[in-house]
Amino acid sequence: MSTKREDYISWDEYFMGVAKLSASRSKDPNTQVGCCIVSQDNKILSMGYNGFPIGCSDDMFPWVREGEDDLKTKYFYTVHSELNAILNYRGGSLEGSKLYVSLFPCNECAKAIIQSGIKEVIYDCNKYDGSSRVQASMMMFDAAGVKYHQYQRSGRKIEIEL
Ligand SMILES: O=c1ccn([C@H]2C[C@H](O)[C@@H](COP(=O)(O)O)O2)c(=O)[nH]1
Ligand SMILES: [Zn+2]
Repeated sequence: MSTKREDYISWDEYFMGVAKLSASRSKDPNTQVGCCIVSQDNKILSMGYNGFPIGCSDDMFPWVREGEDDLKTKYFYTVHSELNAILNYRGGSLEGSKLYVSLFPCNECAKAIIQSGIKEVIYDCNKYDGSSRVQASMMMFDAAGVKYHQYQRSGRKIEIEL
């Protein structure tokens, strides 16, 4: 008789969980984004979170959203989680893979997702829904045949002692 555990997490919970855990590495005080790229046969290929490029110190570059001088805001410097995950991949092609992300991708990430051959996006929150960036992402995904849908939260809470 089987003695298999029955309360193990689903694939979707696993990959969105990894994306959210990755987000907790972000130093962005306002929005932490995490991403997990997965092959068609459910192998994790890459992960990423939003942060500054290598060599650009988290303590020297700005994390603020607004300022009189654009150069003193984070937007010029942040590498988005999706792009970091794509660039972190060292295995060759991402063709046909799926991307789990905690925030709906912006238009710049959408372009990188499409060009790298990712075919499906599963996102959690879409707090900028209706913005031009998000609309542009959706238009490009639709045109390029990249499927996207919101992650269906299970309500499961996982506590990890570290
Ligand atoms: O596709 C995306 C869009 C945004 N991000 C990152 C970039 C920034 O660090 C934050 C957004 O900051 P706000 O203060 O909410 O404007 O999210 C990303 O990683 N991927
Ligand atoms: Zn982006």
